[in-house]
Amino acid sequence: MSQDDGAAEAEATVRVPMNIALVKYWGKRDDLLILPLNDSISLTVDRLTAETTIRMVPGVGKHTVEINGKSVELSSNKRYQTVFDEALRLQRKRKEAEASSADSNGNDPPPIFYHFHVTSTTNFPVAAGLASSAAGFAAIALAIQRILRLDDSQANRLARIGSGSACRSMYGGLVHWRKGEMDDGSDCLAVRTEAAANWEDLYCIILVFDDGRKKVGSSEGMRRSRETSQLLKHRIESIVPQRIQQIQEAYTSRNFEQLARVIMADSNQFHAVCMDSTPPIRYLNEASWQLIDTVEEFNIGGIRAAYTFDAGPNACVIVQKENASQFLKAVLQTIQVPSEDLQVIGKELAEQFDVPAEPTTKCSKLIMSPMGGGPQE
Ligand SMILES: Nc1ncnc2c1ncn2[C@@H]1O[C@H](COP(=O)(O)OP(=O)(O)OP(=O)(O)O)[C@@H](O)[C@H]1O
Ligand SMILES: C[C@@](O)(CCOP(=O)(O)OP(=O)(O)O)CC(=O)O
Repeated sequence: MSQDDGAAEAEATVRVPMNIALVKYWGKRDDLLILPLNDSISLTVDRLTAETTIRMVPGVGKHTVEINGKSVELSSNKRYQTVFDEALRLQRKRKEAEASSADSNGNDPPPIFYHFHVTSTTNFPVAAGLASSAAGFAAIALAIQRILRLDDSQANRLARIGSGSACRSMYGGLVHWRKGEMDDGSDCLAVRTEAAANWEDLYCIILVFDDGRKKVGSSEGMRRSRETSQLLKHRIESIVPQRIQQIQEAYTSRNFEQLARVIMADSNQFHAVCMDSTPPIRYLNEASWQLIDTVEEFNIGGIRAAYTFDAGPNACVIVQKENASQFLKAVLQTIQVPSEDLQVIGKELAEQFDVPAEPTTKCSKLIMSPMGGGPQE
């Protein structure tokens, strides 16, 4: 990586994982600045990553973004422009500060124009309810942070104005995104919690049931819930604060049962809020419900797995690594899993999985990943 010095070209490459919320973000108090109505808390899913290179080039020119070899039409996605504008504003601010300390006459520094070229590859489907935007915008923010030597709160803001949940992908460990109170968003930040070191044997098993684009995007869904759901109001005022605290306690004391209870309750409440919105929003499908039944049955006699679903039907099941094989065997009774994915996981767990005949539900991809590692150098 090279850093900017005056008007030189600069480049940085980073790899950033997506994250899954254990207590969900749903609803904005400011749509432009992407300020949430409630706090949320998450862990990164370390094997699902975006690897992004940004070149910052001096001179007037068009920004470009390419994801998995395809150019993105920037006029139809304003969020990239917002992020680049904010990055250049921060760059100008810093240059002005440097110049005013060097130039006692207080003369303005000459304006310098830049444009950005972003190239990103992801190892999982984009816009399929797998939080690709979180990994993608966090990677953009982190790469710009390296180039412009931004502080963590500036980089966090950049990620957030790209996609709210992206600000939670910037760190390892348990990450708490505080909603803040200020209108300018200055106290709206994601931070690594004080909960001890990362809980390293927490794994997540992702089951992809549908990798198509969802009918109701998160932004539209959030707007609908904010305008029409009474349950959302109750959730924000009376439910979320205590759940954030319970997750922190459970994570710090490695209490899987408490962690799992809160994760599942919060996922269920988020989907209940969607149903409570007008018109109602349905993200879960039959396969999602099959998976919920499997987890409930697996947990009879002791909670060893926790499901959570974002704005789509794909499941994320959190387990401790020692219970992953048993859980997968339970899944295989009713859900068909691609054999190549099972082989990969079987190798890692040193386990042979027998596939029973004719399960009724199909999953198109199964991925297992450690959690909470955050962006890697
Ligand atoms: N690697 C990436 N780099 C930059 N932008 C990305 C990247 N991956 C995804 N995006 C942006 O995020 C958008 C997808 O966001 P969207 O919220 O629709 O889906 P998702 O993040 O996969 O699902 P969800 O937010 O519901 O979990 C893409 O259209 C693209 O604009
Ligand atoms: C259900 C969620 O996944 C919603 C994520 O929403 P986004 O962060 O994708 O929304 P925007 O801020 O509009 O970009 C819950 C969560 O990740 O907390």
